[in-house]
Amino acid sequence: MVHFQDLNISEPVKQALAKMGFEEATPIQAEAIPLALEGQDLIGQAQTGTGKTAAFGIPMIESIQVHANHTQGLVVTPTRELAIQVAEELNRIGEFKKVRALPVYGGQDINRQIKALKQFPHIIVGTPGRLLDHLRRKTLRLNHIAHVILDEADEMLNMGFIDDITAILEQCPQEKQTLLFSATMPEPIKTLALRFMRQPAEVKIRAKEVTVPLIDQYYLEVQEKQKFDVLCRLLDLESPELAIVFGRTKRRVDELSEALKRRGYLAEGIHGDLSQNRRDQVINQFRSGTIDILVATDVAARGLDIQGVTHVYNFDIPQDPENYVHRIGRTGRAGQAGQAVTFVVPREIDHLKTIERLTKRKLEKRRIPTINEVLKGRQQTAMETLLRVAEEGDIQAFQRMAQELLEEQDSVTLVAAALKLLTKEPDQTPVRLTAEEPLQVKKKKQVHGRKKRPNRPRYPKTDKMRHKHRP
Ligand SMILES: Nc1ncnc2c1ncn2[C@@H]1O[C@H](COP(=O)(O)OP(=O)(O)OP(=O)(O)O)[C@@H](O)[C@H]1O
Ligand SMILES: [Mg+2]
Repeated sequence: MVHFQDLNISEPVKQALAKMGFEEATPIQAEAIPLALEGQDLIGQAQTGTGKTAAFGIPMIESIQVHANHTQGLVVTPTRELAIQVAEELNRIGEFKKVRALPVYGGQDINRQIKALKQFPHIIVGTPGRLLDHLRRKTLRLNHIAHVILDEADEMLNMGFIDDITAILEQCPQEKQTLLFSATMPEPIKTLALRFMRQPAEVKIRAKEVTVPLIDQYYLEVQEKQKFDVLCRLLDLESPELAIVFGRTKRRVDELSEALKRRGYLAEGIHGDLSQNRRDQVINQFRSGTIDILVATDVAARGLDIQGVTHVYNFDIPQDPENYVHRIGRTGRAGQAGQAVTFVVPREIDHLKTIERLTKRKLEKRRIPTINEVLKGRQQTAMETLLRVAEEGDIQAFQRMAQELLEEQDSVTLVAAALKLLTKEPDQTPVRLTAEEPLQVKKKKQVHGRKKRPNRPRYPKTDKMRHKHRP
């Protein structure tokens, strides 16, 4: 075990880590931090939820010269929510050193961003589209960047982002440190990365499996038409604290979240077509537990760190096997246990095999729970709820009423009635979901197989730029 005290870290940063409750370094942190502090380029691969953010964040913050009046560090992330989250973690780590990190992403008022950029934050955490936008407007200069990090590096170097990343890197000085981090790193992407890195060290935590052992993974074979009712049964049976349900398309996410709401669940959807305000609102509701089911496209698959996510449901099996690893990695973080359930329609069984080959792990098959089992589950939940409320207290106001009731009826009858009321009846409200076609298995694995770019406003590139930035 490596304690942060044993690493060559300055007092203010140690103090911040203590405040964050970090004592021991995770394996990726123990290996990556000393190398990164030496200025080494790195490719870091470690399982989801094992602290990669601090693994690059600590050395980056250590190397910042606080009094220099220019931006020295750049972190690029694939989604806006991740940019916000990473900037927050960097600000926590840098609190006592007084390092400031600014998130810069699409959908946020650009004038406000321009104003914030003029204050020269030490670190900028941004999504590629908005970073390029600022570069074109000349409201951002990268000529003093000494450290670049690509978080979710394999995603950033995939087809949808590679041109943007190349364009951004070209604006940075030649002399700089480049760090790549992800839970997955397909070989061809690594080869591509070597072109713009200086003899990077590879830090790969040799876990037996790509996925986290604390995540209990299983699959159910279902017909497309059954999926929704099966999902409701599982939710009722397991009463997740927080759950993420992944759907394949934006329409799917809209329909699913609507359908769940109709059946009385506290669910909201998130995908790239929603306004940034809406996206922020939904994520905040989910983080605070105002809603307990987040329905999402792959926009929420990578990097998001939300405490209390106990269940991940792949309502539709993911297209990219890598994204399976990332999706289920939203649970089982920082030593917590989690459960991941994948729905597979019969024609997608081969797709499941592809995922199993990547994760080097066979998924356990479960059968669809019966109505009876669900009912038992609901009764169990009702009992637990009643007990919890009784133990947590704050029920003085009801005690007099309870006394009155006990004069009318015996206690067992009354508790039974309370349980009956608390036991959620099966909700059969009809819902309508448009059927999704089963996924076609690709014969050859396409590494650059990303078809769709993340949804964001595009600025037409001139031909000149396009050629200039081709690697
Ligand atoms: N040394 C540590 N001690 C305790 N908690 C930690 C430590 N390092 C990180 N954490 C916590 O663990 C959680 C997961 O960290 P983080 O988000 O960096 O994981 P990750 O490896 O980037 O995962 P992903 O691949 O999903 O992006 C966070 O809540 C973080 O605060
Ligand atoms: Mg991460």
